Amino acid sequence: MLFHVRMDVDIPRDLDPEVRADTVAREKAYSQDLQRAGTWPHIWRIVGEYSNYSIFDVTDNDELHALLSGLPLFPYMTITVTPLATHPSDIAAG
Ligand SMILES: O=C(O)C[C@H]1C=CC(=O)O1
Repeated sequence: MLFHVRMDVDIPRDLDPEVRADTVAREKAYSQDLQRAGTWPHIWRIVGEYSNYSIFDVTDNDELHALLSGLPLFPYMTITVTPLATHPSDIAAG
């Protein structure tokens, strides 16, 4: 199942800089592991914002929830999930 996910990041300004750097580094590693596995096939920065648009390819809602809630930056994110269905005019879908 494909999901479009928007992540808006808002890290508190008073967060310890070392904690911030460690959390961002762990987030990058977590994300890149899922990208290599094909579970997180697309990630795009939204221009001018500390936000991204991503596509997740997972088995079901529960898997997506587990992955998103495991993000190291999860406590500092607002996440918006949109389930995707095949468009009837999509030539790639046949
Ligand atoms: O920077 C972001 O958009 C937040 C987050 C998502 C992946 C990652 O490495 O950081």
